[in-house]
Amino acid sequence: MKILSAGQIREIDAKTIHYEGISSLELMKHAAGAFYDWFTKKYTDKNDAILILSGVGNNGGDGLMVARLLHKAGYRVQACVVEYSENYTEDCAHNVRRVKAENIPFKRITKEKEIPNFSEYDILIDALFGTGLSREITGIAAEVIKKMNESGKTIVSIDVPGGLFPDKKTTFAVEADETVTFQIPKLALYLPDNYRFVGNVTIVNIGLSEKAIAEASTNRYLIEKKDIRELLKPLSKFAHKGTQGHALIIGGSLGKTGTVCLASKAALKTGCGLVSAYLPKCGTPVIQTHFPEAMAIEDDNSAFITHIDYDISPNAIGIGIGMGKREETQHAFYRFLQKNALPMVIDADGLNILSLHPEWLDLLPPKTILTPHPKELSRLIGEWSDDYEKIEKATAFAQKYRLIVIIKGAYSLIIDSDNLYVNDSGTPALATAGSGDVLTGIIASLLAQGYEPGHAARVGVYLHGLTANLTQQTIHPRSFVASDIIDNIGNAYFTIENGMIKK
Ligand SMILES: NC(=O)C1=CN([C@@H]2O[C@H](COP(=O)(O)OP(=O)(O)OC[C@H]3O[C@@H](n4cnc5c(N)ncnc54)[C@H](O)[C@@H]3O)[C@@H](O)[C@H]2O)[C@@H](O)CC1
Ligand SMILES: Nc1ncnc2c1ncn2[C@@H]1O[C@H](COP(=O)(O)OP(=O)(O)O)[C@@H](O)[C@H]1O
Ligand SMILES: [K+]
Repeated sequence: MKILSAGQIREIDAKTIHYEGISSLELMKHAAGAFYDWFTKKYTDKNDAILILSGVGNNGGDGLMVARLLHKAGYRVQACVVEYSENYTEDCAHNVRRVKAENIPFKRITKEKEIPNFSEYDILIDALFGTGLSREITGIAAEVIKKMNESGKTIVSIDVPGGLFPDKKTTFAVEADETVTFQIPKLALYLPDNYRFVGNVTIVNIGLSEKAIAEASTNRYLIEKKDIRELLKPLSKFAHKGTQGHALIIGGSLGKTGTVCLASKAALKTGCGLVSAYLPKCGTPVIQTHFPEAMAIEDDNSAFITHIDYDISPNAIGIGIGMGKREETQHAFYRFLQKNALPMVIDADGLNILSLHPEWLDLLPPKTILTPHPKELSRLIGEWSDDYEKIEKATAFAQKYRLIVIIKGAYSLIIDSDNLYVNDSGTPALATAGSGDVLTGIIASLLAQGYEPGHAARVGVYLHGLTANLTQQTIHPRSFVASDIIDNIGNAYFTIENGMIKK
């Protein structure tokens, strides 16, 4: 799904009105209706006292229309307009008149003492500003937002939290628990710096013109299940282990050989035909006891890797996990990079070693996949002042070395040449030891199966996250462990292929 800028969204709104031959008020009706449907499914108690805080633009118009729908359905609603400007849009002014005509409790707020006492309400709906925000918020709107954020009440934002800039850094905005956004994802909703403003994000369809959306050009996308379904390779009836690819996982050191077990098992469970693990001697009994399907290749050293030599012919490599950064291991890694031309995913200590020797980055085959979490990323590209700068620097880095960079997080970001993909599968259950090792194994497996690296990155990250969504009801997020990801890779494939189990 395309991620678009505020300007592009405005254009799509206008084109929808033109192409579909509907009025802007009708489009607002669709938007308010979509929000209402979502809201009434989630908040079913009609005794909840709901305060709707609208602005004077079309986002405010949405809020007032929502007030009318909720009132009609029997909810206890108080509507307000925070009059930060006298320039009401036509559709907002229309809805103010309708709210009054329908005898819905209504209030204008122009100064601080007119701000209602939020403690009398259960839910605050924020319709103050949407994608039309053009500058920092001051005056009465800022007072209202400050009080909303201090209220401790559940806040639900319409389209975007009031004050959130869709395309640049935000420092002050409504701190919502839920944001229900209209059809087009906005990048700001998925950035870690903005989580305190955005809360959980839900996208609802409002019937924007598909033609208008198709005409908008972008290089930013939110990954959807159907995109991944299209990327999956079919499994041939005549498949045998020799056709399904051979992944080699290289890593481990004394006390950290579990990482290689996890990645190797994840690789096999993701569908490659063979998995070998290269580890120091101490790891062999561990992997052979716990994961007999893998073949083990031993380093000469018992506690850490000192050279990476093998006489097998894998199709792809996953390297770096649990490997440590000892001098001998660094040299072994360097010599390995000098001769390796296979598709590769590098994680953890592999990344840390590269940040100690940035000149080695030139040795990586094009489209090598790096999977840093934010700390590892900062070692590679330096610090950043905000998420936008992080993306800019990571993109420049990825392009310079022709790499694919996966910035891991609650929403992982995949940078592949000019393109940015946002992944929203996954839950906080994944914040558990070994979760990243499993991702390395999944991606190495996909590479070994012949997936183009950009596809392997997207399919891998999506599959990995989906395992957590699928087990939300059966495994408490606190007790979900990395092995649970591995155990559910098959279910994730089922879900993607059949759409049988809803995410
Ligand atoms: N026909 C349409 O264009 C549709 C628009 N929709 C809604 O309309 C929203 C966009 O509406 P608008 O473009 O009217 O703008 P907003 O309602 O987001 O903002 C209101 C107006 O406030 C002014 N403003 C911006 N920043 C300000 C600041 N810091 N202090 C004071 N005033 C400021 C601007 O003139 C802006 O137009 C979307 O987010 C969505 O909720 C939906 O109803 C779908 C249809
Ligand atoms: N809150 C979260 N929501 C969704 N995914 C998450 C969350 N926290 C972590 N993850 C995912 O879990 C994995 C953690 O990887 P990493 O930080 O390398 O962990 P480890 O070093 O323990 O293996 C990443 O793929 C990341 O995207
Ligand atoms: K809003």
